[in-house]
Amino acid sequence: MRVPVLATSPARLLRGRIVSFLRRPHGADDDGALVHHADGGLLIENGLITAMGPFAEVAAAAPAATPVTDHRPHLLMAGFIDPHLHFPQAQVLASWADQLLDWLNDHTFPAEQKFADLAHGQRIATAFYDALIAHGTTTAVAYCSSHPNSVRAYFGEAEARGMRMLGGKTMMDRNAPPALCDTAQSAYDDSKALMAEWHGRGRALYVITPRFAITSTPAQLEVAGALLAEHPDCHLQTHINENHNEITYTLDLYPGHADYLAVYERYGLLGRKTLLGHCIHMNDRELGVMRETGSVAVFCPTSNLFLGSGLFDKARLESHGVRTAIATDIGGGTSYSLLRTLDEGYKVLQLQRQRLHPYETFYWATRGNAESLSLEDRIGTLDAGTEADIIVLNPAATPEMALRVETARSLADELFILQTLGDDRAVVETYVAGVGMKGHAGFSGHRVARCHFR
Ligand SMILES: O=c1[nH]c(=O)c2nc[nH]c2[nH]1
Ligand SMILES: [Zn+2]
Repeated sequence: MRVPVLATSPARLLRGRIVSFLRRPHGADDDGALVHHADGGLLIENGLITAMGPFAEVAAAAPAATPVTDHRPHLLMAGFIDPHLHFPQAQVLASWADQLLDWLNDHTFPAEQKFADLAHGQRIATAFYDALIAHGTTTAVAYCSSHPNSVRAYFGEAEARGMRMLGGKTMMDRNAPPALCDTAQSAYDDSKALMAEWHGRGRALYVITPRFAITSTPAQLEVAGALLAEHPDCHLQTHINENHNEITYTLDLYPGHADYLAVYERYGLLGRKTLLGHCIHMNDRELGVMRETGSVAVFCPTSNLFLGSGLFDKARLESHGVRTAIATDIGGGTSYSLLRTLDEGYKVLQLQRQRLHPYETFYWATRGNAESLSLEDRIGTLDAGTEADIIVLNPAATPEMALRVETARSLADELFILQTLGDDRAVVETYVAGVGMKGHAGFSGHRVARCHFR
């Protein structure tokens, strides 16, 4: 269903149980880390949250006759943030393969070649954004394919829906089919042109995207570093230390480097806006450099299990002072759902005797991921002044969940039930810039008001 672009976004009030994080929780039941209003209200004006608090107080201060949507007894939370996934892998999901390098060659590279065609990209983009919204993800950071058309399809559909999305053209000039390969020069030129077209347009943010060292020549990594130096306001994303064969191959291609991270270090790719997917097999030197540069390690649990890559050691990384995020990594990952991702992440950490409290996991998927993108002043919380990307979660969404919720004794219990048993069925509504996207029958292609974003 396509609905017309609206000229303005009228004020509205949402009512429900509010949960929003103020900071990272430390251990179990750190109630001071979050705001919880049992009967809470959010005032939304022009796509922004302008007040958050007890419903009676927020309603009393709202403009007269502001319409109210009552979501009680459900939870209102910031939309989930997915800081690592692949837009052109929507049809790679669930492909039977051996580990990373075979999976790339057998399934991923063939699928990505189709994105030279803008119409194909647009068709997949419609389904891709429908899936994000269905699962309560309001911001994501994606690799597009190496074709500029894939970036246009990706940001074009996000713009039509008013979503804050990050992404970029994958740079890759070797060890891939010719139809996917660019050159160092064309990757530079195309990335520059796409940045000029999209970065800061509405809610779009461009991400410099060298796929990984195996598919980039030294000349291309140099170009990626130059792009970052020229555009420090842009993020950069790549992969590292996911799979043992990948690491061996990388060090063969880049002889004389101490380790994998030294390659990215040499070309100036590290920093607080750098997102490094996987970070499973890291040595202590690499962790020290990650900390010094403020680069972010992105944990992708369903992908790491699906591709048999290994176990992300969150405690070790964080004891070295490394910033971490959690993501789906569609299509090596197996679910668009951050709830499913938190559950699998919890299990990966359990295997290493690391156990996260549900406050910590829900913080991670919201404010924590926003902090890893340095965007916590805009997304990831329900604070007044932030963008009105909000999800409505029902901890009793299925008969099994409802039965279990009968015995829940705390908010933490309910969150843990959501994480362990929940999926898109638990996401009652997804608001993007204050507009409910899921409540519309056939919400594909839903178009929203423009609003006042920084
Ligand atoms: O999980 C992954 N997915 C990819 O597409 C990819 N490319 C390089 N390394 C990768 N890892
Ligand atoms: Zn990836």
